[in-house]
Amino acid sequence: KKDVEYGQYNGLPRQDQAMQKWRENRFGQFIHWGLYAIPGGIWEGKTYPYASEFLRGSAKIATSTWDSLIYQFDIPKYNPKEWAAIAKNMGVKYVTITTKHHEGFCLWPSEYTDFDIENTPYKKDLLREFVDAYTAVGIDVNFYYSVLDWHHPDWRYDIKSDEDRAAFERLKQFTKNQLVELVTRYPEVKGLWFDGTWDNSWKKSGQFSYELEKLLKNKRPGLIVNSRMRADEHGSRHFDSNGILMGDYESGYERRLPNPTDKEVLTRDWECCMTIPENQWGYHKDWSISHVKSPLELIEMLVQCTSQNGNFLLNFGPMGNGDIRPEEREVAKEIGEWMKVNSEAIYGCGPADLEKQDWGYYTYNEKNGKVYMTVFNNPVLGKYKIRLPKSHTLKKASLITKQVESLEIKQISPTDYFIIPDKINNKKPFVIILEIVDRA
Ligand SMILES: C[C@@H]1N[C@@H](C#Cc2ccccc2)[C@H](O)[C@@H]1O
Repeated sequence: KKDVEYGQYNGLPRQDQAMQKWRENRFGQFIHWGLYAIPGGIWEGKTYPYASEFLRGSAKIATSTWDSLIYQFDIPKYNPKEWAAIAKNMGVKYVTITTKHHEGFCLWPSEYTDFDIENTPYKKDLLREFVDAYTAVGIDVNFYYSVLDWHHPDWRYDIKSDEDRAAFERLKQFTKNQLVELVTRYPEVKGLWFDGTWDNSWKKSGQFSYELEKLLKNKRPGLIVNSRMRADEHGSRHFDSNGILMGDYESGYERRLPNPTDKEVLTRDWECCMTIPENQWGYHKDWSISHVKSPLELIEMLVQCTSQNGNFLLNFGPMGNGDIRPEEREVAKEIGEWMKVNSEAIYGCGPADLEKQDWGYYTYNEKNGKVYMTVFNNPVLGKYKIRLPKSHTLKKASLITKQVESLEIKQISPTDYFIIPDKINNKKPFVIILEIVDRA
């Protein structure tokens, strides 16, 4: 074991009300919005296929040129109440918005920089309007904040000289000031989603990130922080040098999910953040350059995350004028239609202690004792197999849409059962509720 003074300090998994709500929420909306939404992946007529929020680097644009995009950020179509209505209809219970991405542009009027919304044609505090609109419809608000700041003159990728050290000390003070500002100006905020913490300069700031997490949680009791914020004093990220998770949940699943039968992730809280295209967080004008995930693909990811004790954070990249693109509106509508019928299998649910079958995923709600099976794959066999421990028996199976009717069950061994699907419309993912009882 290594000596770790600046690693994990609060017992996990957290069982306080704020964390239980975070866990029960299960489904969230990520929003990436900044100056990068204006060019939308295209610069001087050339389309750059890499993530649009990295266009500044992809197109080798001078910082001064990039930063002058601030004068075009007038967002005539920005309508946070409509954004919140779209999110509510999709069925998300929380939202995480980029208050400042790597470019350093702040969506709120910060007293610590002029590179913020106050110096755009829009001028107003769009973050306050956003927080009010989402809070009004009962969606919890979290803030994404990038420590990496390409605009700030004191950012350093590594600390190799006294000058680096002095500069990065100023950057850390700036970071602390902005974060205290955010949790103070917007006390409704439930959590902070840190990013841009992969460089050596931050890996060498373990004590600072430890003390910053403590400071912010003192300012905002109940605040939830992702593991990506942290490094310990040995430079170990997400997990300290003894393998203990830091922050309050693991946030390493970016555009990927664990193996569906991975049992290790069940031991902790975690969240997967996901793009609709293959790799675009900010708005990109041309979505034809990569695969765009269908609502069904995204619904399956949401169900898989829930089945393995994880949250699913689906990303939207609003346009430079503040509108939501038609493709994202369509995704939100179709996922919302599915959630209206089946969200009982998601909200407040987690893993069921049952052997995964090929037809899909089990989720379990410990408050009502119900097991939900969400079917994505119809077996050629034509029947859905369930395997229970010998100590239990399958008492009833019913469609979530017709819970009074029992489906036909056939026990084929001490542990195995078939559910016969003659009353099942299996053209779309559907949910069967299982009542399983202890034989004792
Ligand atoms: C949540 C996601 N993390 C950010 C990133 C990244 C990245 C991607 C490749 C190499 C290094 C860093 C993306 O811009 C988005 O904000």
